[in-house]
Amino acid sequence: MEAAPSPAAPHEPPHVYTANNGYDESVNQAVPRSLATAAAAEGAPGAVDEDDTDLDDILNDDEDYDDELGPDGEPDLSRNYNRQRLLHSNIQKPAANTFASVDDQISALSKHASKIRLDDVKESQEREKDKADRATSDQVLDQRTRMILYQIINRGVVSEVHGAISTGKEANVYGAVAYPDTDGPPVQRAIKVYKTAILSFKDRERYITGEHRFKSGADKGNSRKMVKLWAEKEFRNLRRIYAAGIACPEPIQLKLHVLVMGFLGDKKGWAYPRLRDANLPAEEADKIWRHLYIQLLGIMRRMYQVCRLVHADLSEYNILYNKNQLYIIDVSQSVEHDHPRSLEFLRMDIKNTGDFFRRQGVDTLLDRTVYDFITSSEGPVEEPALSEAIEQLYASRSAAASDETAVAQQEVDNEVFRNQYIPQTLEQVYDIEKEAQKIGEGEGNQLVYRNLLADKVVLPDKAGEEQSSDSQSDDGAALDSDEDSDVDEDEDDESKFSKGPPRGKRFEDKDEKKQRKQAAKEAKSEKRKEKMPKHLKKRLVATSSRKKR
Ligand SMILES: Nc1ncnc2c1ncn2[C@@H]1O[C@H](COP(=O)(O)OP(=O)(O)OP(=O)(O)O)[C@@H](O)[C@H]1O
Ligand SMILES: [Mg+2]
Repeated sequence: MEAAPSPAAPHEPPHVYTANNGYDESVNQAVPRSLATAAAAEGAPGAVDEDDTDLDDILNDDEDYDDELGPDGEPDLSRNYNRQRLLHSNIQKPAANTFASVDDQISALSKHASKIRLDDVKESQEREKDKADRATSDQVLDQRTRMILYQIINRGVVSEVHGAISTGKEANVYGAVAYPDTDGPPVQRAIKVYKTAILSFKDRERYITGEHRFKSGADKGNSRKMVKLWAEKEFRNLRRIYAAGIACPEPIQLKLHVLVMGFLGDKKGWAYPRLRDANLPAEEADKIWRHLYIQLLGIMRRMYQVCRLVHADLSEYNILYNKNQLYIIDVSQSVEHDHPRSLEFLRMDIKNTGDFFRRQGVDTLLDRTVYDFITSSEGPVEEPALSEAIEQLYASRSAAASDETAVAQQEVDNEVFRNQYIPQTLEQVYDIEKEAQKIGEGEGNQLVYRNLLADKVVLPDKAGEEQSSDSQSDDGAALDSDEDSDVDEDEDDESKFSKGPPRGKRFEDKDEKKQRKQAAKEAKSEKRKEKMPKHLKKRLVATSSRKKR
């Protein structure tokens, strides 16, 4: 029997976080995790349940990923124009290509077979022993993946593919090298190959559901499509992050479930360590950890404000480290900032990274403070202003922050924040008027989602006449003689002459007046129910439920 549920229970996220496995849907999980893992472990990259021989989509060059966006993620008009021109021109494709049979193409590409040397593994990438062992069996490539790699080699994107840098549940990452045509030095690349073992992808659905970039949704019946979608998502997200100048692998090419990216490592092909494995010089460690913590908060804010993304699996496992610099990787599950659960994911990212840095002895900021820093629409989005803003947050913390009670209080605050319900849009706000009023009265700081509301709520003093009569009633100024003083007076109106000359004495007059006052009273109580004008509220809700980029 479980312990009594906490008051926050209904709001607790329905998933748990496992390091390097992302967020596990621990409730209502369709496939038991053990089963999913077992099935996935059996699967070679790109293999398992599909017909290996169907190679049309690989050989067909037109199927290449193209979202018609430029490298910055915005529509690339000139490129699209040129493509259209080509489509409508009479230029024919080379006849040789048109008539080449699938077999011919395969045998032509197969000449590159010797350039894939998966046994060429860099030892001691500081991986755990069992992972290294598994690597050998996991490195068997299925025919589809092999053909894609041949094609990538054929185009000169890479010249050789080497052993795995990492073998995981959902993807293997291989080292590769491109020898440039000219005399330049060889360039290292990384190739991430997603596995099409469908089971391991099932619990990823929550990242796609609600993601407007994937409106057509994931076709759960087709694992190949699913995996292609994940690779595509990673590619797109990488492009956006890379374009924003955040340190991450350069997205280079995508073909179905195979993604070629820049290599994060040295010239010899040694990958940078994960942050978890970073080896900092002991004498400077404290200083560097703090510097990295601040750097990461800046990256998270920039990612949110500029890329409009939440990483959603951020931890010491998905950050690489080299020379005081952090590199963000593994962004296939990253979601748009207006994804229904993005703020929940953001809060988890803050917790996981904060926990890690605390373990390194860094004096971290409150989760809540970090959350506000990242989501606030006001403030810098570039270094060095980002770091300066964070230093200011430290400075403005109460001076007593280091004593024991303050530390305990900090833990309590973090715990409360982690269990708080975070509405994502104003539609989810329980009582909009009440919350808007709080902001108006300067209590907005208490709201976890104040940054969602802040720029949209019309403060009472700026509001139109409709609201001003209400908001002024508190301080007694500018009372409307008939409306605001009538709460308990209507039986005795003759005595209230101080406000004006006596009005008509005739019986009908009195009746009339009573009616008028009654109507006014009703109107007023109606108005109270709707402090915020409907049209305003409507607009408010509409803008927050789908913030345009
Ligand atoms: N561009 C890169 N350059 C160098 N190393 C990389 C690069 N991308 C990934 N790696 C290495 O591969 C590892 C796994 O990459 P990533 O985190 O993207 O895969 P993953 O989705 O976590 O795979 P899985 O969940 O199946 O383990 C990383 O920890 C990192 O060591
Ligand atoms: Mg990872």
